Amino acid sequence: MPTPFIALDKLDKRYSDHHAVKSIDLDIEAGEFIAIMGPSGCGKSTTLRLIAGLDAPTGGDIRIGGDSMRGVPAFQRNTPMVWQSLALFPFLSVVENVAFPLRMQKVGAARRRARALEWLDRLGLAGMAERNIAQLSGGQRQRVAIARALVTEPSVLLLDEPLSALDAHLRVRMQTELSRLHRELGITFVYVTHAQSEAFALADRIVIMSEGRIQQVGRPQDVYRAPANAFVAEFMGMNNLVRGEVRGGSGGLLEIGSALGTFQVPAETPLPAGARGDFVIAADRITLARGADGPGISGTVLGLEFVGSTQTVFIETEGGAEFRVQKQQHEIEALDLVPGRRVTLSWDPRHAWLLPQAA
Ligand SMILES: Nc1ncnc2c1ncn2[C@@H]1O[C@H](COP(=O)(O)OP(=O)(O)OP(=O)(O)O)[C@@H](O)[C@H]1O
Repeated sequence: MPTPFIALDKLDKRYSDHHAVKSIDLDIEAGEFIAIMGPSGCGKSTTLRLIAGLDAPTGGDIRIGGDSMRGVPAFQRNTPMVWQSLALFPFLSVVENVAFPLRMQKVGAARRRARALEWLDRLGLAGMAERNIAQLSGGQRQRVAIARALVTEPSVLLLDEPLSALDAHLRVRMQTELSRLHRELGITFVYVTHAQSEAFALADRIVIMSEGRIQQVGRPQDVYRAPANAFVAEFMGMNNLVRGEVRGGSGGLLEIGSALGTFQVPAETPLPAGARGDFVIAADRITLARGADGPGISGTVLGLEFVGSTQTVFIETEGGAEFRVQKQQHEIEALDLVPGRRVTLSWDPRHAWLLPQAA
């Protein structure tokens, strides 16, 4: 990787009663779109606030463009942030809101108005400049907040759950808008989100955090298909985790014994018999057959849940394990998958992913 544009180096943050960020390292390239994900309280927003300079680290450093940010106040970093709550000023007009950061930089009135109008135009808000914030829709306010963040022409934009207050339709439109802006501006976006769909749609790489530590960094499809550990596998939601032990193996495949039976999984390196052999199989890689007497694991359909154009089928195996399987509507109908139906699960061993051994 070339010299990172943003480098988090053993970055650490302790509050009086909580260790929120635990010595994390992360390199972000110039122009990258990075999404930080993880359960509530894992330290995502704290990490973003540390980059912005809104909070001071208790250890480690942040470098932006090669320069240490130690002691550099937020207003000198030019790392604006967009929040879910937007934090727009209700007593200022739309154009005054957008021009506000330039006022802080002592840019002259005519010039800051001209630049604010330019950004409003760029975000599809031409003609709304003199309105009050209260006269705008949720999506329009979101655009004002983004225009205000970009008016100083930063090389980094920080976004903390910016779309979570919007309805589903608007969220998707704003995703497209953010994606377009990122492409056009070529600047670095660091985006905190709960929503896997947003991270997958937008990010070049995603960072998964848990309890103040980074668990995995990678392209969305790689984190999904090849989780680094059980936490990531379970966090990604559409994986099934099977805990097992290596029994033996040959030809790049390992034999794994588990409470559900014996399975083969591909292995990059051979592991000795007796080693941990936990593996995942993604929900969309599982084949279902009607009846419980075919080759594979037999189970019973517990229920179904819609996820867009597909459905997730929840299955309990005879051994008491729960599996989730993703199927298209027509497959659900062909198999008549209703609660209580007996089914057999199977998959191609090449699609199983052996979790790397903890060091
Ligand atoms: N000012 C503070 N003082 C004390 N503890 C704090 C402070 N700010 C955050 N924390 C704690 O640090 C931890 C991480 O908080 P953070 O806001 O980074 O989480 P998050 O991953 O962004 O969560 P969420 O998704 O809920 O916003 C939490 O346990 C939180 O309670």
